[in-house]
Amino acid sequence: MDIEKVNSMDFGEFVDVFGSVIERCPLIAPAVFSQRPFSDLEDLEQHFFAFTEALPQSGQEGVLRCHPDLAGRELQRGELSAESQREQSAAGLTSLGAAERLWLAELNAQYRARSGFPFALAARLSNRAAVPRERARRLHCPPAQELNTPPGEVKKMGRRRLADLLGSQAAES
Ligand SMILES: NC(=O)N[C@H]1NC(=O)NC1=O
Repeated sequence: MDIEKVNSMDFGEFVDVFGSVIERCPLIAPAVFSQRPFSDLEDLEQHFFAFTEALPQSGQEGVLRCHPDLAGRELQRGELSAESQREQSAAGLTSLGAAERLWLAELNAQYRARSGFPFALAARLSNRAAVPRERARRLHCPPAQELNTPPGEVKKMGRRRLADLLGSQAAES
């Protein structure tokens, strides 16, 4: 997809295509639409992240709360978005045994109780061994330090989702 195509989309099409760049945050694509025209695909990406990063702390926490737990209840119930299902599946989280699932659920609960929002990690860049390791590590990070990490993970997820939509290699880093 090229930038002319993106700039020619009407509101409905833009939101249909880009509404899931940031997991279950329906406001973000409509807000980015207002910032057309985009000079190129990188500019489009920048607008997504500039908007998200400019949110106040409460908004950034709200963005995190829109993310389903990794290997959590939504996965068990078949209620993940298509994107999240793909990401969690790529990390091997859809084929865990019962003991591993329970262990992760316990770590999820501990993290949420400590931070007030779900543990966020770009699952496509991880795997079923690294997810619990990373969660256990971040559970013990000083809260002030941990606050900086989740928005970066949301950005990694969003970059890859955008690259999938645009058919670009822009998100390899
Ligand atoms: N909690 C969390 O990070 N969820 C997610 N991560 C990811 O890669 N896809 C998600 O839905």
